[in-house]
Amino acid sequence: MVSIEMLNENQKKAVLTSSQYVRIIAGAGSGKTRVLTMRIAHLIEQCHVWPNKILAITFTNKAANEMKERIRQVLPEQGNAVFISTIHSLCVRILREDIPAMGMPRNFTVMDADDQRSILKEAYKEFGLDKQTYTFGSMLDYIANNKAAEISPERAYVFAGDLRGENDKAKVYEYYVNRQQAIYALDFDDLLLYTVRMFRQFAEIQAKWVQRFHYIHVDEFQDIDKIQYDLIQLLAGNDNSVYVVGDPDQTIYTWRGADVNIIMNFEKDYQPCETIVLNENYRSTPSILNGANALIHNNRNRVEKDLFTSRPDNGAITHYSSAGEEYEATWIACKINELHKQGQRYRDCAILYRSNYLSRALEKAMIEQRIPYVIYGGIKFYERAEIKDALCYLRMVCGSDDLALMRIINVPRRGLGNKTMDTIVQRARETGKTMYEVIRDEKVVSGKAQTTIENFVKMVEKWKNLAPSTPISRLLEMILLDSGYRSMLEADKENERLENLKELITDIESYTINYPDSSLEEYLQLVSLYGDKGAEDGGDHVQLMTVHAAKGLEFDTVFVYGMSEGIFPNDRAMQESQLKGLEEERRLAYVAFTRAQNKLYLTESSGFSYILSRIKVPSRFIKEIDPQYIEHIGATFDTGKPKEIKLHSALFEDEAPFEERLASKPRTKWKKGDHVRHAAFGEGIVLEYSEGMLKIAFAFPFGVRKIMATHPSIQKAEEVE
Ligand SMILES: Nc1ncnc2c1ncn2[C@@H]1O[C@H](COP(=O)(O)OP(=O)(O)OP(=O)(O)O)[C@@H](O)[C@H]1O
Repeated sequence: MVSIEMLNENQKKAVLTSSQYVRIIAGAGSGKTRVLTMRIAHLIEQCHVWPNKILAITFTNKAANEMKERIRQVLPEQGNAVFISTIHSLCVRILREDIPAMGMPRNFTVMDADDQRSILKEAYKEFGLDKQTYTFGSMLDYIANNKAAEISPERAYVFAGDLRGENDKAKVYEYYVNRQQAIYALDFDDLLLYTVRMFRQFAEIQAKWVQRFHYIHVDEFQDIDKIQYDLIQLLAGNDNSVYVVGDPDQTIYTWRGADVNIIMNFEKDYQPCETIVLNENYRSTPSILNGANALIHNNRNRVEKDLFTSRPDNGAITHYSSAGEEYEATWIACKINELHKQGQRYRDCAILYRSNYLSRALEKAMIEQRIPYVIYGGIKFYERAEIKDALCYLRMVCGSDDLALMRIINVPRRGLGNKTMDTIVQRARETGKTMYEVIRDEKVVSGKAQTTIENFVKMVEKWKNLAPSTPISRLLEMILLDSGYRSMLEADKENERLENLKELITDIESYTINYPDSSLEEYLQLVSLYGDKGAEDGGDHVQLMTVHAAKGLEFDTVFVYGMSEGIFPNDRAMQESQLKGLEEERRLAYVAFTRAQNKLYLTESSGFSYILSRIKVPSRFIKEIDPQYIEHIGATFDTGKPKEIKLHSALFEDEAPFEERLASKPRTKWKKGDHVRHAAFGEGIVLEYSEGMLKIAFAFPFGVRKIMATHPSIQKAEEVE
């Protein structure tokens, strides 16, 4: 068990301080969770504070559970009485007790995003509105903004005046609020709004809660937003102790309203305030930490706070540059296998990435290399709704099975009701045909529904006719356009889903490059295998997650995948404000790098990106790491130093599309026994060459692979020298 003697001087100060207002600026891995836990234990054991007078607010439920567990370990009896929760759970707790003052019953329902959308759907139906005109996202923003500004639906009508669009929105807002009241439901924003409003309106309720918690602790204070801070201030009253812990360098939620100035100005709001800086990092090796320090130094808007570590080094950060993202992912998978053979558990390895769509190539590589994995806090790529929809559309082109038809015939909404669908199912049963054959061959219903069905069939028949002469990726692009699927997502500003679809097109492109003669059926068969590889939680699995999800976690070995300009830093995040966006991206990279304890790998690949619509180049964040802390392996990197494979320097500079460069690669004469060098699989020997395809034996663990002879990742050994 950890005792106070095991803490460093500043950690001790942070635990023992008797100041009423305390701000802990805690660098990454500097032990803030340990300090918070010890501080709470100290208050109970040494200062004889009643445990139920102590409140600790964490950022996630997971962090709350971890802290509860740690406190229980130190104080098995009293630990349970400390109130440790997220800010939303705290609001639920407060409202369950006092919400009747606001005219709501105690047993109100907490709505999630799906519940919100259901109410909007009802409202749109009621008023004959269209999702294309008012997207759910924009409508929810409109509702949230009105609520935050305390604008009632009645006033929203006044503001709308004669403007028809604004009037429609006010109508939906009124409907939404009325429905919420009818079913006694609060959404996530309401939880904070109601609590803050209630404290402001009813001084006696606020006073009661000020009395409830005398010691308030807030973790991850750098990511707090205005209304959350309002609530903390209301709970603090004049006399309570407020103890906040955070790292301004790890602010990664400003896009969601987090305001780093709150932690910066805390000492002005609460005087006198004691600030303690924890800058000894216990997590990472010197190379990882110094590399991360060098990176974050490039942010102009920050408080200087260089972390140091006394840990022994374990070699430099490794940057691996690859010829294509499939190889980038394969390289990671092979590295993990190698580590596993040396005794490392899978769960000690984490692969972090900037955006969800990037998990696709990684998942594939994990499955191919038989590595168990879990996606932490997310859904596996081939199980995401838009990917399943797109694959079902492709299944309509070959096979047109009933399950595929049922899934997509009304996505986007075509207004075919249950009755029509029942009739089609019934006819299919009677005739022994598939549902698609029924709607293709027969007039099943009448009126508008029949016209819709005929248009749907026409569209599918067009794709079927074009399929034999059209590359699969083009076919999918056409399907997404013709069906209205793409515009549905665009209208809803579903950027992440659109990115996933572009990534699916990338997947198909690379599939057809690797297997030029294979068909759509074969592709669909292959991906159906990827879809259902389930992995239970809690076992020994490699952990895949976005950097945002990795906040607060640590792993022995961390791979940061997709370190290319435009991907990380992310182009979209920098659209609104170049400098602010870039600095937040850099903080995000800092969070990613500082998750690693012993080994950090940064990987990127060249080649054409469909998401970026350009050739990829390595991320500036790789170049910002001081050269003494990083080694570059794999394909070339533009540091001027020659690297293993010269070929890729040409790829970086060459702006021609990937396919053109593939075609223009000079023809090499191949024969059995030739020695080759592959960007990801290393050296190999040609076993067979036929019709443009090479069968090559690579060293373990890659084995025998079939690769297109003109692929840029492959070189004859003598061409490399
Ligand atoms: N005084 C100490 N001596 C030895 N190890 C320590 C000490 N303080 C913290 N650690 C260890 O350092 C690691 C990082 O601590 P912790 O997880 O509390 O960091 P953190 O400040 O919450 O990090 P981050 O903000 O990056 O998520 C943990 O493995 C913890 O056990």
